[in-house]
Amino acid sequence: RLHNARLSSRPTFDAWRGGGHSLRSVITLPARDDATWRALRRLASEELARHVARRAERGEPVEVGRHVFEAGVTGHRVARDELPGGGVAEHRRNVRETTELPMKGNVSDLFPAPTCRACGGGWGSWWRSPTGASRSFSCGGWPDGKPASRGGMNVVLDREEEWRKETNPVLDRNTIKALITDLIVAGTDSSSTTVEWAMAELLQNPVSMQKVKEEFRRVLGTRTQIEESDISQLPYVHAVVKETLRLHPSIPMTFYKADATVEMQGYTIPKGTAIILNIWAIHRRPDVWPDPDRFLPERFMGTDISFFGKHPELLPFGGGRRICLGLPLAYRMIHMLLATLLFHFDWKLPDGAEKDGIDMSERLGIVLSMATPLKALATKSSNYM
Ligand code: HEM
Repeated sequence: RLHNARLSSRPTFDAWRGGGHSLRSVITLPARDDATWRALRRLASEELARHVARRAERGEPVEVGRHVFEAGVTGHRVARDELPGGGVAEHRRNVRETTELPMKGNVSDLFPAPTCRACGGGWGSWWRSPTGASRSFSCGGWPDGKPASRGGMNVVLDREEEWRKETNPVLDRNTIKALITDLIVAGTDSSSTTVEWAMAELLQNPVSMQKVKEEFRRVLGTRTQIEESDISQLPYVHAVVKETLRLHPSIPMTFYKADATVEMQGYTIPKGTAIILNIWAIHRRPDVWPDPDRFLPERFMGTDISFFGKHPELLPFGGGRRICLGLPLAYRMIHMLLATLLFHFDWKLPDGAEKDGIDMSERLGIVLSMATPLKALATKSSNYM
């Protein structure tokens, strides 16, 4: 914590330098003394707060599952066909590509080369760079003018002037486009992957699944709707989410760079050093977590361990000044999505998977997803609406 300010820049992967994205990205801009980074964080979190407040005033729940980007991005619904670059499947493929490529590395990550003045990319960015993703998110996918049809992205363009006045002149159109790209890339796969891992763990741990259902019966009885306000009454569901994020942190590593030379615990960290925080390994430390590889939500029951950056043994959202920008949204979204799936439906594995077990192997990228996507059979539960 003491050195957080000086260790909170980011190294930049060459794969993300194409189109100059990293020069405007809230994920890669240095945190220290950077007006654009500060303005982007403020803009995104204020939009998010405004969205939730609007819903709270109207007494409406935040429908986080159906429109992941609604909050924090535009404040409006973004329908499937309004996604830049096409439909949901292509969008997901692009997000995967963008988050997997940096982990594969470029020659130029090891042997840095000059940045291209025209596009902002390095020489390695055409060696391995997100093609579909950069086309649909960063470079050409969003119009410079306003297209005739009303879409979610138009809302962004509409509010550009207002945002610029409210925040800071550093936020030009390309920077706002970069922010939206970042929120989509950082926020979609990380959240849906967490729900997928939680379902996989519950399906192979029937006792835990049973406890979730018992909690629903006890707290919600025979109701047919689950509201966001119910979530705080479901401590076992909270414990399931914590245990899922402990075992399967959807962002398993985060990267920082030292802005200055720092002395820490007898070590010297020279200025410019790239630092990897291995969240996955911290979450499986046997001296901190008894039986660390076991899915055991009970370990969180009756404790105040949370993932808001105060407990260094549980850091799925990182910590310090670079703590996940989407934490409030992700928090609501994951609990609500998971609870909705489990409340309205009973789940079981298809025959083959029942016999052989679920393939729990991981696919490495910036987002740690399931190597074999989970398939499960749903039947309507007695609480089905
Ligand atoms: C389960 C869901 C999520 C997890 C586990 C997660 C995790 C993380 C982690 C570990 C970091 C790095 C923090 C650090 O370096 O200390 C991060 C950063 C970030 N996250 Fe998330 N995140 C999630 C959802 C979201 C959502 C929904 C959004 C946006 C709507 C989002 C936007 C961001 C952004 C923009 C950053 C970069 C912040 C910066 O560098 O200043 N995340 N997230």
